[in-house]
Amino acid sequence: MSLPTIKDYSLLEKIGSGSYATVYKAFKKGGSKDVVAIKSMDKSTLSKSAIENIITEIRLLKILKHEHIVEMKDFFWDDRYIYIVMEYCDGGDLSKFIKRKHRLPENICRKFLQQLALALKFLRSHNVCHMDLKPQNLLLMNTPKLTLKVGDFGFAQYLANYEHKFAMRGSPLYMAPEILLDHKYDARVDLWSVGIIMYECLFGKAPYSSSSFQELAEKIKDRRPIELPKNSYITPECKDLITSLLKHNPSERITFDEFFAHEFLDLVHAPTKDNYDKAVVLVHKAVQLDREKNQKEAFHHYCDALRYFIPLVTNETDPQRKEALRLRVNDYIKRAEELKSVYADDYVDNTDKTKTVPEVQGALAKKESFDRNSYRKLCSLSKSTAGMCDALEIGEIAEQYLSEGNYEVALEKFKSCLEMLVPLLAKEPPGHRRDLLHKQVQLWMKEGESTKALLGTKNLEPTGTQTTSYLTDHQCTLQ
Ligand SMILES: Nc1ncnc2c1ncn2[C@@H]1O[C@H](COP(=O)(O)OP(=O)(O)OP(=O)(O)O)[C@@H](O)[C@H]1O
Repeated sequence: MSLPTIKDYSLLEKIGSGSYATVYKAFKKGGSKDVVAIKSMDKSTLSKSAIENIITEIRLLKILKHEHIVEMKDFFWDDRYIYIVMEYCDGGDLSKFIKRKHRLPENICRKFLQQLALALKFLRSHNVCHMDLKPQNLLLMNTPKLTLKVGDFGFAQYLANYEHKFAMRGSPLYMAPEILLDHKYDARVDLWSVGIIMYECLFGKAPYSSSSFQELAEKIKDRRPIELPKNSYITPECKDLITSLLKHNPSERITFDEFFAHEFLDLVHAPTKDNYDKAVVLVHKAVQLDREKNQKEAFHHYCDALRYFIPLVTNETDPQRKEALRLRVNDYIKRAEELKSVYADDYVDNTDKTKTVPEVQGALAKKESFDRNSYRKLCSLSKSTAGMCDALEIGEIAEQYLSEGNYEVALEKFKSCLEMLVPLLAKEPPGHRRDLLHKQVQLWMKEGESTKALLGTKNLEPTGTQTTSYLTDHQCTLQ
């Protein structure tokens, strides 16, 4: 298919098209050759309201500059088309990302929600309501690292917190029920859509997925309570957030301030550039206090810094930078542990500050990495053997808990999956599947052991009341 001509730009390919636009990948002729996305809209096919939407989008994108909002670089028009030149997002959109992965682990879901929440916080500070939040409008950048950006402000409008509007806007599957039922709504409609997006991330499809609009409208009209799929496990914080977002009655729904402060998001410690700067300031202060022999204050400063550093380590995708940061953070942990043991006897402050040290250790101790490719291969080979698939899935869940620092549950899950896998391995005849299974069992035993050791270090804490079931019955040797 031939591509149209756009003055000053070389078009590379068509990326996609929506209800009133086509989007192309392009670069500016004679310029830096930076790739951009150009949204082109045929003026002859546009209704009055579509033109209004475009004007809104242009006006908003021009002033809304934020790390998690797709940047508008330019806009212009000719006889037939209006063009918006935007930064190009090389990772597709969130909808395609979820489809490829089927569903997202909680830690990835948290990362995307944090970034979405940062964008929404910024939008709220400008009294802007997006009105059409859905995975297709959340674009992803792969480079330099996986980043989410809110795009498509075609339906957005200025709405102060409790100002009401009456027109129908948005996509039905993600649309807050009050828009459809009462035709009256305020900015909280965006929070409902966030809840639906979160549901789709965690469980692979939107809760009201239907084969026709009629069916969808029925489900919304019935105000059918949204149930989380059975046999799926999410942490209590995650469950609390999703159920608070998905309240049909907007006055029962979580408020923006509560959303931004929610413990699942832990936005305060999100891995942002600002938080990196904060962590560095805190750690410098810790070193200074340490030098001045103010051990207690130094310890607290190390812990505060580590709370910012851990999401930064987890989030870093460049292997070299990750390793450098990991080593640096490891030193701070060691020093914090030493300081803690010096004054542990007098230590009475039982706040969650003390959790930081083992939490960070866990994330860093996980050097032996979970090889997703061989895990997948093993899963595809395991279908013929009863119980193997289920056991592997439990192991994957354990991985997820481990990466989130939920060691107690991770250990329980490692224990259950090994209980099933070790006997299966004993019976497995030699061959490729046995090799893969052997490798997987070995890795999970190691991870189970280090999780166990890590839980042991929690006894360093003055409270020392951790109840843990250990992996003792799995100290078996592998043949
Ligand atoms: N800045 C961008 N970088 C990369 N891809 C983009 C960019 N903007 C849009 N796209 C892609 O182009 C496609 C069309 O986008 P567009 O905003 O026109 O429509 P839509 O959001 O899919 O549909 P609708 O406007 O009907 O809601 C989408 O699939 C999106 O993934």
